[in-house]
Amino acid sequence: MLKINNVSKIYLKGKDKFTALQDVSLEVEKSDFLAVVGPSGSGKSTLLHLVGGLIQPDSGQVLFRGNDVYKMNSKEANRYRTKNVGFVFQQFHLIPYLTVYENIKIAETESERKNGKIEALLEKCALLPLKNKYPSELSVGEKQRTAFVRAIISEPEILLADEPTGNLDPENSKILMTLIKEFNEDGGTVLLVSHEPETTNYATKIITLRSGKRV
Ligand SMILES: Nc1ncnc2c1ncn2[C@@H]1O[C@H](COP(=O)(O)OP(=O)(O)OP(=O)(O)O)[C@@H](O)[C@H]1O
Repeated sequence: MLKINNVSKIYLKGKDKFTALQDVSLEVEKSDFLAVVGPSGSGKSTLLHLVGGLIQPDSGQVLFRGNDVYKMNSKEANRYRTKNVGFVFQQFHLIPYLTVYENIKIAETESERKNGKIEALLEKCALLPLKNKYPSELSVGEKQRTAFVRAIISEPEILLADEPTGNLDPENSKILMTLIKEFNEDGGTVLLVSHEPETTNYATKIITLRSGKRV
């Protein structure tokens, strides 16, 4: 479903060039739960952002169902990012002046507006009683579960999770990882970046990056 062919990404740091990813190739099947591991600075987040259509590679291709994500026109690329891909980040990135419900509502696409799925997902994630609260009134576990619901509300095919348990205690990590695993078992593809060995236990495949290269 996803094919990453020889992608490289170079960042400019002042006058210096820094190669964050070098010639990385990877194939991801629909049923995969892929964990990307490696030392800090090895290019894991960069790889996830490339898959999510967020940063352009300097060379190589990211193919989703055979279509190059970086050759799509802006309408198609926008659709790919909003409809096919969901993101969960370590820092939640919730909008502080919107409630739990509103944070999720704005991520719904036209087609989902009719089926009233938000309430069911809030219930599943033990968030329903908190639906009118603001992010500042939530625990970190609740914030991350809100971010998770927001990521999957539009039924994306791929969930990209970048250190999603980085700020969570072991109990909340387990709850979140179980939800992510269920998303995978229900047919969603997961790409997870993590430092924590317990979270990679949920994966069906693991790849390692070191200094921007796949090892
Ligand atoms: N926007 C940027 N501009 C310049 N350099 C960057 C930028 N983003 C990342 N880098 C550099 O590219 C390298 C890879 O970064 P990346 O965030 O992909 O690594 P990572 O493996 O996810 O690291 P960590 O585990 O610490 O989050 C790092 O050395 C980082 O400093």
